[in-house]
Amino acid sequence: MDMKKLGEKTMSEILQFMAPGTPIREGIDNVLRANTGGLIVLGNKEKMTNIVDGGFQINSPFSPSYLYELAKMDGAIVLNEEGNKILIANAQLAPDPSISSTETGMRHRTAERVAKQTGSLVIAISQRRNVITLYKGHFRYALRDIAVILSKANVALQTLEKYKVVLEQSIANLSVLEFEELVTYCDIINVFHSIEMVLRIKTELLAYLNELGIEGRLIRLQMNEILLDIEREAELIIKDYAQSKDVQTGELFDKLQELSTGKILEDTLILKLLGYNGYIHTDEYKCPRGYRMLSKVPRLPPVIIENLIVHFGDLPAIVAASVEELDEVEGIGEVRARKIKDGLKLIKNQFFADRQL
Ligand SMILES: Nc1ncnc2c1ncn2[C@@H]1O[C@H](COP(=O)(O)OP(=O)(O)OP(=O)(O)O)[C@@H](O)[C@H]1O
Repeated sequence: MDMKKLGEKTMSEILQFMAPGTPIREGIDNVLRANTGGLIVLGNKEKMTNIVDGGFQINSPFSPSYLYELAKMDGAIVLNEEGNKILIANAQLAPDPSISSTETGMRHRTAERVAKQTGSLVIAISQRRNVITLYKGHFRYALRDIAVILSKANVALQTLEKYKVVLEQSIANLSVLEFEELVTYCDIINVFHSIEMVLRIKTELLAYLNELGIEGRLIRLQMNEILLDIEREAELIIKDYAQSKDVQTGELFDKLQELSTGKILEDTLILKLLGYNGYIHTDEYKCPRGYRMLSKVPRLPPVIIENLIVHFGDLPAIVAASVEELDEVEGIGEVRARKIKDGLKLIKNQFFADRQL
């Protein structure tokens, strides 16, 4: 894992650990409001012995109000690594002064040096500037005002809704083309670009939610609601068009999510993700297997869907099959065969009617 990724991962874990709603955040917010300032280190005893000078041994379980009371004293507070125990208060920290620091004030310089020297998480609460700064190893992060992140998260949520509409439109187009047997690789790629945009915003939102903790509860609910059907549809599209029938849709979806945080994906990369490695002319036609359409037929169990696809190969063949031919498939009797036939016809008509709107 490269340094940047490592940093992002560590930071996102730390932000979750410190998010509103957690005891540690409650304690820190109290210190911030009391205007006493604070310097808090989360480190194990061995790592800290050479650095801590003096102070009182507290050795009591962590509580937000203890932290607040102890922060009234000068010096630093040392917690255990898990942050659930207060070890020392009123400690003087003496990190190696030759370690470089970009900070100006003594509290923040000390915090940065201790973090670099021990790799521990250090939290500096400024007395004059009303900010909380986190240091871990070489990483530094100033916590942002919750109201600011909330408004950013709301904007991202609106953007997500807009992209969802775009994606739904492109999936609706795909549906019509599937019944017309006119889907090309190009159409499939376009749908994946829309999925990619949705995932991009999701990643951004998740970063905000990390930092928001319980304050982001409502936004998380809304996000999940927006994404629920979309992610299911996307997985079925993968199942319909991946080169291999046994594709791990969940894994592929996660990969897509991971890749969509960088540059816009190239068409060939999307095809490669779907398992197409050789040269492919994007104007060529490609039939879906039919997982997505068949999942829209009411009360059709997955095992029957699977049998249908194994038997007929793809959606056009299933749509073209007569009731008698459908009847031949394992697990399908005449009644169900008729239901499948009628169901698919109904779905087709629905998509064609919607297109004309
Ligand atoms: N090495 C240290 N060990 C423990 N506590 C320290 C250390 N250095 C500074 N502090 C604490 O930080 C307090 C404020 O120091 P200073 O004003 O220089 O820091 P600062 O980085 O400008 O922070 P602020 O923004 O809160 O003023 C000190 O009163 C002391 O409690």
